[in-house]
Amino acid sequence: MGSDDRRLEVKICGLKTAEALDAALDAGADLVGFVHFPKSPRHLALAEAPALVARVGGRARTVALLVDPDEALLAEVVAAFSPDLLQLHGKETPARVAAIRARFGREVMKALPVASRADLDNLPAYAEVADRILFDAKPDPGALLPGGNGRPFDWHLVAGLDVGRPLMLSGGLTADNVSQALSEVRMDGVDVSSGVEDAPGVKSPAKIRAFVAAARRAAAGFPDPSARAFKADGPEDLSPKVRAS
Ligand SMILES: O=C(O)c1ccccc1N[C@@H]1O[C@H](COP(=O)(O)O)[C@@H](O)[C@H]1O
Repeated sequence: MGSDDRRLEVKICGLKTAEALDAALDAGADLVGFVHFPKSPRHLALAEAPALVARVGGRARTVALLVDPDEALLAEVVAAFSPDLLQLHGKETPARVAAIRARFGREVMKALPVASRADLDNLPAYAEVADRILFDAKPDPGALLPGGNGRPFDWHLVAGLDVGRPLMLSGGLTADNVSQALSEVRMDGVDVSSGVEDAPGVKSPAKIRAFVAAARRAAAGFPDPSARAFKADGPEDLSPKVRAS
């Protein structure tokens, strides 16, 4: 990252083609996400990952999205394309998040499903062990996917939170609603997948460009989009900053 470490971070997730990835990079996405979860229409096979991720060439930070991964899968993913961040989008406990972070030496972003205030009860515990937190809509019981469902949630549930970690918003964001979302909740970043697609798993370069532009415009309207300035240059020692309040 450059010197502007206070700006809103934009993540485009679920990239699996060169065309879509290039669109995200050219649009100026800060983070590009690759889903390795076979049930997802955005699943990227590890055999294809190295060539695709090589296109990033340092223009953005790379994120591997995994759901309750075991050690073997984590090792395979890290060996395949050395992601900068691991996004854990399953039911990983705080202890599991801490163990993964310690073992693999990558920044960890823990996704928390939100439908009610009670879903935030564990936020302080996760903030103690994760480098950043991502809020997503809680899926219906029995849903095929734990995320990537293109569903928003009540953003006010996550308004005004400060747990000493960067916070990102996701869940049903689009170029049309990201400005509204950021006017209601000040976040360090936004993350989108379905909202920049023409069909599940089929990214639209035009929608990617529109989303990044809309997020940037919205952030420009709020010169200090977050009171939580943060740097995104790699894992840091979390212990001195831990505040569980
Ligand atoms: O995108 C997926 O297929 C996916 C699968 C399993 C877990 C998470 C997934 N996506 C992530 O979910 C959020 C919200 O996505 P959307 O914009 O509502 O589609 C985002 O972080 C995706 O990366």
